[in-house]
Amino acid sequence: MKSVRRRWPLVVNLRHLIIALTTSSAVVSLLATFYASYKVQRQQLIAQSLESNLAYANKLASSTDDYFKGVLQQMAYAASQVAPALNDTRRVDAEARRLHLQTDSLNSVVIADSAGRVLADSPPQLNLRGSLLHTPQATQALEAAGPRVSAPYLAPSGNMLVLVSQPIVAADGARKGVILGAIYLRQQSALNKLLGTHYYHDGSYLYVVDRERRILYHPETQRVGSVMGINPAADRIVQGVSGSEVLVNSRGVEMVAGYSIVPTTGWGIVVQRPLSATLAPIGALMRQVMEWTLPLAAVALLLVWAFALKIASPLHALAATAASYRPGESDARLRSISSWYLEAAQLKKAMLRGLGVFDGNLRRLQKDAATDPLTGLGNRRQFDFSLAVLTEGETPFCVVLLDIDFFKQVNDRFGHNAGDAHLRQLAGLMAEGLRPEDLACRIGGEEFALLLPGTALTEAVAIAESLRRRAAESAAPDGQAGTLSLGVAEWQGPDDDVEAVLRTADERLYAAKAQGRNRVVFG
Ligand SMILES: Nc1nc2c(ncn2[C@@H]2O[C@H](COP(=O)(O)OP(=O)(O)OP(=O)(O)O)[C@@H](O)[C@H]2O)c(=O)[nH]1
Repeated sequence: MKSVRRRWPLVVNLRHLIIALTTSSAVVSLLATFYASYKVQRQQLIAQSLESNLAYANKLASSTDDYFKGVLQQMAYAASQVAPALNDTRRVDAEARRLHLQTDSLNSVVIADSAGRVLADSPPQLNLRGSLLHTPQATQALEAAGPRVSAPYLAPSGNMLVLVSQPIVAADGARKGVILGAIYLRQQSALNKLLGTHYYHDGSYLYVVDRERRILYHPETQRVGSVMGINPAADRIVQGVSGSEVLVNSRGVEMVAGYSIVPTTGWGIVVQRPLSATLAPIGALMRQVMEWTLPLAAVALLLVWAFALKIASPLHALAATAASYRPGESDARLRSISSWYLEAAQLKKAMLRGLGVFDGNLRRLQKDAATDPLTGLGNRRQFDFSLAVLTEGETPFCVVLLDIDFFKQVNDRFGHNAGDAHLRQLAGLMAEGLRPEDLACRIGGEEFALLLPGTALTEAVAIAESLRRRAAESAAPDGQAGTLSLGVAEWQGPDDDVEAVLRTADERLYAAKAQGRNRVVFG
């Protein structure tokens, strides 16, 4: 198969190039602006969310800390009240009830002696009075030297709770017993209220874990008491570190999280918001950026276009002039081009210079192509061309054909150069007194013609006669009088055959020769 070599269009139009370049650069810079703006907005939204979540977590950690300090303080006061009167059943009972009911800090209260026997409980439905404390958490509280908050556990009553305890110590420092307060984690409690009121509703939530990753508070209450799965925030809390970060939670959702440690308990409060909710406003922000940027970008693009086209305009005009050369017109067109910057001006100047040389050469060539080199008269080509112009323009004319008499003898006797000088002298005689519209030509060796547009036959005969006389009277360079024989014919319009008219003029020229030469024949 014959392979076809494709020629790629390497030459492109400057205006198209400018439009393509400016448009593409505007689109690219617009996209870059949008992308940069998107990145900045995204970072800002995430940074704001991290900051506000950490602030929330810190605030809640501080409130929770205050809550526990308050509870422990209340219990310390109660312990100081019952320490000297543990045998006074009514008093111990009243103190347990007061501690339980005065605030809603504790869901239940138990007061036990140093042997772990329950002396009083509130609410009475607990029905623990007289029984021995037996759960590990209660036993640990009984043995603890100071106030204590237990890890969460499932009590025999079925409640998930943490146990807050305060030892009862006599004035002499003797250990007399313990006050226990229970905070139910899955039911209404002051702690739940404290944490729950800060819950907000765009998919954001908070949860609380202890140092063993056990969940103490969670909006999904069934998760309370379970151990937190893989979660970087829980890892930080285990390490006792507060902070904020974007993380993937135990359910695989990207979250913007802030976490803070409660000093009293070592618990960690984690406030987190889905990344998708954090970034939700970005669409509106980007639309706003677009609304502000697009009109400005369009104006900038139009200005760049206009300026680039203004730069291209002289080059375009110069190229168009160069592509369509018209003799005589191109120069004026070139001069009319406003070349308002240096490079275009230099190009225009160079083109004008080139065009000047080209026009001069062309004129010279045209002249040479239509001129007889020996005599400077029009040549055969010029004669034929002028005949065609006259007949096409239907301009009546007369033609005079003439021939030097016995010219061969001149050459033979005086040489070819003398013959040439004779021919040049005749040319001079022919050109004398011609009107601008008349044409004198050398159409053969020593054959000449006059074309006389808009001239009647009688007038043409007079012109021919004048020429004959002047030739006969002038002394040729060889010293001889070079007489002429002339034949005149008239073309009156399109009805006349131009070839027949020329033949007639030629026949009349030969008739002049035949009649003895040195004469004009016209009829
Ligand atoms: N010097 C010179 N002679 C030329 C040129 N062209 C033609 N001739 C000569 O012109 C002469 C023409 O001669 P002919 O046409 O035979 O006749 P004639 O001698 O002019 O005689 P008649 O025309 O009958 O009067 C020839 O000798 C040509 O060589 C030219 O350019 N220069």
